[in-house]
Amino acid sequence: MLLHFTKMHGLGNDFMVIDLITQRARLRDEQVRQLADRRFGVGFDQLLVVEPPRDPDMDFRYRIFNADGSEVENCGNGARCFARFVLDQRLTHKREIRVETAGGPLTLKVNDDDQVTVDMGAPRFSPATLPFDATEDRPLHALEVDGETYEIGAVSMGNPHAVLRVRSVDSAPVERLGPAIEAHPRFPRRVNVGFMQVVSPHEIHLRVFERGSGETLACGTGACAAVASGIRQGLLQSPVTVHLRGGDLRIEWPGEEAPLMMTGPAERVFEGRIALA
Ligand SMILES: N[C@H](CCC[C@H](N)C(=O)O)C(=O)O
Repeated sequence: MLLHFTKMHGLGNDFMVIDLITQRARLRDEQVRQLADRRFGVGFDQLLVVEPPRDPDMDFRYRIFNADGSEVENCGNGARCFARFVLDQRLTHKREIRVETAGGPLTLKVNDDDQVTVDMGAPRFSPATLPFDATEDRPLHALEVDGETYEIGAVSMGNPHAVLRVRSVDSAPVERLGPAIEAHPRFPRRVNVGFMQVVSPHEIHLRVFERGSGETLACGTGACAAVASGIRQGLLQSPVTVHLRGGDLRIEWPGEEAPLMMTGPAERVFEGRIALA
């Protein structure tokens, strides 16, 4: 069978988006990995799947699969592309869209300037929400990696994030520390690893080594997690501009249990059809 898809990106974090409302397909992990391959497949950081909601109060179910085939709880850049996709495909006419994810509900709002604002819900810091093996909830945790001790912020945006403050993102040891922390035994479901350089209370640079996909040009939930951790440590104040390799996101969070809002672009690149092996 031929599967129709749209290739999209949010600041260079790229996605294959498929609608399983007007199409039918069951994707096995191995098929996702093959589709993710940038030479033998379509090539993407994540696969985004549009399904009918299970909760009647929601408009859609939003499922996310990393390039390694793992299904995950949330994808911030993907959420903005999801909103653009369901409007372009006329699966809805709403410009404020409620979606259910494995990490909890999101509200996606397509603005007049075509930027998309996502209500990401409140960041959570309790280690159990990541999950992260730690005895208490604190702004910074000591983590031993290859004989060195690092201080990390632990944040859940539905998906797990470890945030490391660095002097410069350009010289940050992303290739070495990213994989080592992603697979650290204290993160039973692995973890996304953010490297944050604080420029001012309202501005950071960020690189993210993503769980299941490696370093990406941008990570929406990573930007949210870095800002939430920075605000909690008293380093940052809302709103914060996050400079990622692929471009900028605006993050607003008043703190505590208030929802965190992320605003940024969503681009369509091409449409295609592919025969599923
Ligand atoms: N790699 C992430 C999922 C994609 C997150 C990222 N692409 C974003 O924009 O939030 C995880 O395993 O939790």
